[in-house]
Amino acid sequence: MINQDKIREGVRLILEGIGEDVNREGLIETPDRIARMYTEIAGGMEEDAAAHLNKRFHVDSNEMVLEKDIVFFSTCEHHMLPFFGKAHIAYIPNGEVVGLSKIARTVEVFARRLQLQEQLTAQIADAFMDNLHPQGVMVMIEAEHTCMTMRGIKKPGSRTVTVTTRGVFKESEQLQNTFYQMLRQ
Ligand SMILES: Nc1nc2c(ncn2[C@@H]2O[C@H](COP(=O)(O)OP(=O)(O)OP(=O)(O)O)[C@@H](O)[C@H]2O)c(=O)[nH]1
Ligand SMILES: [Zn+2]
Repeated sequence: MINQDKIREGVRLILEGIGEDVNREGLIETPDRIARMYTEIAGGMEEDAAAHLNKRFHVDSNEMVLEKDIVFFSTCEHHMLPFFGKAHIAYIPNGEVVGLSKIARTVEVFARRLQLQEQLTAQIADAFMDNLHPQGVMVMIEAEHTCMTMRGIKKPGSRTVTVTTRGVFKESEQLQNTFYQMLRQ
């Protein structure tokens, strides 16, 4: 459970730490706003991807399904700054598919947590394998990390690309190439 009292207390301490007046008009509601914001951006911790992937539809042909350009916002666990971009998810069914919106909902479950991009990529792939049991899944995420662009090394425009494969995608270069070709279309 997200503890809003602790978040409010923590935000007040940060404001004091940077020398702010926590009682000035513009800041008086900020601890409360941030507590509410975290129930949204860390809300995935209280969700289970299974809830979205457990409603399935029978299909006769097991052709590849690709949902691409799923925009997401997540938060990096090292600096608690946003990273954001697009996720692309392909799977080869094993007699069953999920509703298309559930693919994006699965991304949200894992993006709305403190994350590493590599871990986000792997968790999405594992959720598909564990719940939908497809023949294979491939996930690619392209993202900009604001901890790299607005602070530290300050390299605006640099993007991090992560890819993971499970099942038949792991062994088949041909399937991986099909995924990359479909992304370009
Ligand atoms: N692998 C990985 N690294 C990340 C991710 N998000 C942020 N990072 C990196 O986490 C690292 C943390 O490095 P540290 O040296 O502990 O922290 P820091 O002193 O703030 O590092 P700098 O960003 O280089 O200033 C940095 O290199 C970030 O670029 C991510 O999703 N995956
Ligand atoms: Zn970071």
